[in-house]
Amino acid sequence: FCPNYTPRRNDPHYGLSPDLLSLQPRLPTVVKVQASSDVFSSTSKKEAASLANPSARSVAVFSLMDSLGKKNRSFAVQHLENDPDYQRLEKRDKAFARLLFSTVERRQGQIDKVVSSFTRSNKSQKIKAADRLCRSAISIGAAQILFLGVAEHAAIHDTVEVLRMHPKIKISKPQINFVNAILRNVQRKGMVELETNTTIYDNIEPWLAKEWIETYGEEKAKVIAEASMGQSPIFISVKRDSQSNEAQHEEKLKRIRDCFSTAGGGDEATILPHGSIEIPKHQNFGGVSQWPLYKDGEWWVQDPSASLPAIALHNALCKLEDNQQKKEAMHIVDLCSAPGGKTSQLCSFGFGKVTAIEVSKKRIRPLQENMARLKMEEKCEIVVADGREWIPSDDSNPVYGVLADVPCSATGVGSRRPDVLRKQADVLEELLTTQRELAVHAADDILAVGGTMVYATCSLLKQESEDQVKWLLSRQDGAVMETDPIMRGEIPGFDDAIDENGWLRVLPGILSGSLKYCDGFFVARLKRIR
Ligand SMILES: C[S@@+](CC[C@H](N)C(=O)[O-])C[C@H]1O[C@@H](n2cnc3c(N)ncnc32)[C@H](O)[C@@H]1O
Repeated sequence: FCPNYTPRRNDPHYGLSPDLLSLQPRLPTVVKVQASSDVFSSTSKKEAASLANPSARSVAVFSLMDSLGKKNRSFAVQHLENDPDYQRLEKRDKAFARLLFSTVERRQGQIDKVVSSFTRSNKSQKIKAADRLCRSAISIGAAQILFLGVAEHAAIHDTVEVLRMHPKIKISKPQINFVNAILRNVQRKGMVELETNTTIYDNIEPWLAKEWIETYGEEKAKVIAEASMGQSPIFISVKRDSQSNEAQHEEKLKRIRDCFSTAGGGDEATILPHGSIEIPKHQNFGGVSQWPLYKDGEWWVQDPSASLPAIALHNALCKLEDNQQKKEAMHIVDLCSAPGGKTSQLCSFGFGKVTAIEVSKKRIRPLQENMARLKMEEKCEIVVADGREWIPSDDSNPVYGVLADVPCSATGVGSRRPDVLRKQADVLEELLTTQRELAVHAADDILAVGGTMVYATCSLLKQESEDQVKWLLSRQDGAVMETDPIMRGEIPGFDDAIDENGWLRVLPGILSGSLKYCDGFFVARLKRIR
């Protein structure tokens, strides 16, 4: 995940800000599949209610209205973030505005279904700004009633009042009465409607839901869908000091954990068995750049499952090190590298040289900034190039490790990017071709015989993941590859994600403890044997 956690447009790993994360509740331990509103615990409902205030509401409503008018509203919460009024809000109000906005974004399908049961639709009508404003107020009001348990007065009255506050759009009395009447209906009968006539899948594109059900079965698919509606906690990966051994790194992890716990007023940060640190959700440190030791470049934000590909590669190359080459001399290629979470890990592991390839000039900048903040510039050669064409120039130092974290549908990160759950199926075709071309080029033209390639996606679709690796292994021309299976106990906490092929298939909502809420990921480790 993005090391400095700065929101960026078109970033498939785009994350919600910590302001929101500090408010967003986690899913309950036992996920209630049908009663979607139960996703929010009663404590969080109280919290949401106590934080409510009209200025946060008006910002959320106006910004939602604005985003409805945009042609490309893929990740609508970006409109909120870019809204100058939002920037001016106090930290807590900002968090509440985001909570409102992102709840609508995640639950729009269910909200629309409940609301439409109380309205007569008139789809042919051209939507005017005033209608969009009313529609936004209804969605924001309904989200408070259906999913956030905000008290009636605040959810209805204060939201309706927002309609009168718009500086440019004049709303008529009948329109105000209409919004008020709909929200009163939602208050009276909405929960029953929600529970009897909607399902979690109303928020997800039908083709995607169908894929999940076909691949993972009804039960798991529902758990995945529920987990995708919640918000994952924040995790960080900690930089290894050069020359430090495991014991010294563990000491460092404890120091950093304690820093976060102290700064968070006793709310404990937790070191996970594989090495990530979970940051307690209620800590209110402000933006990530204000968090302890950020400026010292000691850590970067990274989901635990996003850290797996580099760990798997490192483990394999440590074995190789014993036999053939010293780690400090090894040349590793990160083929699709921005914004740089995995590049940071590879540099931190102490490989001799890490070449980070990235095709997007725009995404190179955050990668460079991250490397500079983490003081890893010297270790890392950043190259703007197409990973399907780049070849190493130095024959004297063959590449023994390639990480191919290929561009994908990002359907495993729905909890951070609700828009990925609304992608159309036709985005897949081009991605599938690019993934194959990247994997083939990495295997045939970059990786040395005896070296290891890790193929990874943050996708829940087997077409982009398992099927691609099966295809790569079955090729008759080009490099001959075989699976180097991930072993039980190799990456603590992830044994249950190892499939029958020795590949990692992490599903949101399935693992235990803190890992329950991590992103969906796929990781296959392959060795070039000829
Ligand atoms: C899943 S993201 C990589 C995330 C990154 N590994 C990390 O951990 O932060 C995929 C990246 O591949 C880049 N990309 C897409 N097509 C590419 C290509 N042909 N060559 C190199 N990079 C490509 C995208 O711009 C995107 O930054």
